[in-house]
Amino acid sequence: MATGLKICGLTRAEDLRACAALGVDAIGLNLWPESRRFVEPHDAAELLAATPGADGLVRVGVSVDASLSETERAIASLDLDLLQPHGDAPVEPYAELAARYDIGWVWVVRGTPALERLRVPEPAPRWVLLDAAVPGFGGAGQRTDWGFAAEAVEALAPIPVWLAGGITPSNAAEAIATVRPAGLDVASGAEAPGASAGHKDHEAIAALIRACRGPG
Ligand SMILES: O=C(O)c1ccccc1NCC(=O)[C@H](O)[C@H](O)COP(=O)(O)O
Repeated sequence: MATGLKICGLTRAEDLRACAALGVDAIGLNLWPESRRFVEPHDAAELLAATPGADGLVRVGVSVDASLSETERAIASLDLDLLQPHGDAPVEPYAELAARYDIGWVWVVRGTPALERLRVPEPAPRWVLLDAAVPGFGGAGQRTDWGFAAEAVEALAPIPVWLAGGITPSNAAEAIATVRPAGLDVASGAEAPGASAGHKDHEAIAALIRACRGPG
């Protein structure tokens, strides 16, 4: 079965166009001002509106402990499909806000908490994202524990579980074979080494798509 692909932290129209043309499933817009991939909601709205093909991509708003009013504005101005609250704040208020706007949300699990104690919040997320526990919350290109991730996929079924953290074109196929996630979520591994401001490498995105779609 094909594995989904989300490319996270887009900031440029050419990268959005490449994602649409290459068949990426979802894109993340980083709304946290401290991220090097931050995009002002106003600029992101212009970017999306001016990019042919961007309509077909699932739009995920990534935030870190944003206020609910900011989040509400972002949902409306960016026509978001999913919220991805990625910080330390309790997720329930964002989940309820998403439900009120009739959109979904992504539950981020950072690191390797005890699986038997994980309780999926209500309203239920569209998917669970397993990410590395890193300073700066995410986007550091650091792997999480794939053994834990494989167990989480089983334990959380039937909720889809996506894998993030240090996925690159070189390890994506191995990550899929080992963890069997519903999707991969990639920020650093879709960028040229040393790229600033979230600029993406289109060859890397094409290679990630090949890994996600498999040999068939
Ligand atoms: O990407 C960021 O800069 C970021 C900052 C703060 C919170 C979340 C962030 N990214 C969220 C993502 O979904 C990334 O794709 C995920 O953390 C994996 O990143 P990477 O290891 O760089 O592929």
